[in-house]
Amino acid sequence: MVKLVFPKDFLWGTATASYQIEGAWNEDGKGESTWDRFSHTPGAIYQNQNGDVACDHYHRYEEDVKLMAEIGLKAYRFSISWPRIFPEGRGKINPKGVSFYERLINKLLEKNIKPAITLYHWDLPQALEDKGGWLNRDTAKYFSEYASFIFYKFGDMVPIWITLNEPFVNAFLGYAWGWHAPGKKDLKGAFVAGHNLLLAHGLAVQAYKEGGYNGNIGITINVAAVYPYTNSEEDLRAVQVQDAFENRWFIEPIFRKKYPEVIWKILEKNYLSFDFPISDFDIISSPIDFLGINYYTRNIVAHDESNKFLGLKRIEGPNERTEMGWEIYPDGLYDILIQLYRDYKIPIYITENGAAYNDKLENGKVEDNKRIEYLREHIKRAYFAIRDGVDLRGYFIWSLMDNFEWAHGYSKRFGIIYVDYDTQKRILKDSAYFYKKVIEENGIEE
Ligand SMILES: OC[C@H]1NNC[C@@H](O)[C@@H]1O
Repeated sequence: MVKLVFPKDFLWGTATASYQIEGAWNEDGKGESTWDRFSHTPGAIYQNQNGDVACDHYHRYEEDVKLMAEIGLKAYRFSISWPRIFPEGRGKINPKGVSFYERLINKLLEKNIKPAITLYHWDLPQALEDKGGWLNRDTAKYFSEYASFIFYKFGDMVPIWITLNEPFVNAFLGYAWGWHAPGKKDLKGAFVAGHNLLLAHGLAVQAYKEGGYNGNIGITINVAAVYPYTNSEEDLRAVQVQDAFENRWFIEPIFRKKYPEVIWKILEKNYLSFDFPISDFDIISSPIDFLGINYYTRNIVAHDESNKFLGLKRIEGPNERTEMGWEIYPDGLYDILIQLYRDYKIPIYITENGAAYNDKLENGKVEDNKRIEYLREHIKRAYFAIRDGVDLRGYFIWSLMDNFEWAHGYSKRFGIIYVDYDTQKRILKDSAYFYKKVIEENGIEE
């Protein structure tokens, strides 16, 4: 068997997010977040579950860092809960919140695990949502104040910074389709929210660079490789539209100082275009050090004029799917890495990749062979992308542990560590031991 060996400093990690694992939703001075409010809304979440306790990581972080060290992680991506720092979004600081993250970061550094911090993974302070949230341009300014404080506190300890996680998901699932917090349903509002998220990103990057910190800062974008259902002209155009909407809408302003033309024209045609100072693009395009991508699956699209917005429909792929119903398509990771690096020539991290399966704890073990297969095939594609010229710096499995999967509650398990929510016991799944070996050998069998 050929061994595929990764570059010497390749960063092997796992990822989580504050609302999905911390719990302690209203403890030690933390303010309410939009996800606290949304998950407390009857009917919003599977079986009305919520993140009040989640994986109780707020109290169990030392044990969890020990497990990360046991697996041999080189890095750990987590997010800071903005309202745990600024309960009202700005102004009064919560010292116990600051102390929690200081203790977590120090524990990671003690174990030689590089912290990779996401400043915002959707849990906006509810107090800011009450003032319009991401529909209010001022929220971008408040975000840069929050970011500046975090950089001031931890900027010299943390080498990797991610401003936002998946602005597309936050803007469209939260403000257009109502599936995520704050549960609004206004397509034009979603584009405005998306713009203010990008403005927030740019202001935070400027604050980081002005602070003279010696780490790297970037953004994390959810991407799905897109393929045509047939090779007809119409389906090929549908690929362009879908790629521009879901993959490039939040990338092009950063690297090209404009929104993808094909989508902007659709907005104008549907009276969805919105006004903003063109100088915003000077802020949004503040140079970043890397692009983070979250890859899970691909999209197959076909022309469909009954869709009055994008003029396309999604076609189910033929391959096996995970518990999320997402088709397993590892080649899509290779293809999207090649495309993005070709277009932007910027270092890339895979900041999330992983699979949900209906894991069963039996005799103290979890034999998650399907997840091992999923991870193996995607790690191989990451290797082939590096072999073919992509400056890929690292790979973070989603997720370190089973956690609150947003509207699905705890019904979807993504972790390489099993969480027994009744007892909060953690059990390493077989995939954790698989990943331990990948990290030890810095590679994988072909
Ligand atoms: O759906 C799995 C993951 N996708 N990216 C964002 C994370 O918060 C999700 O849990």
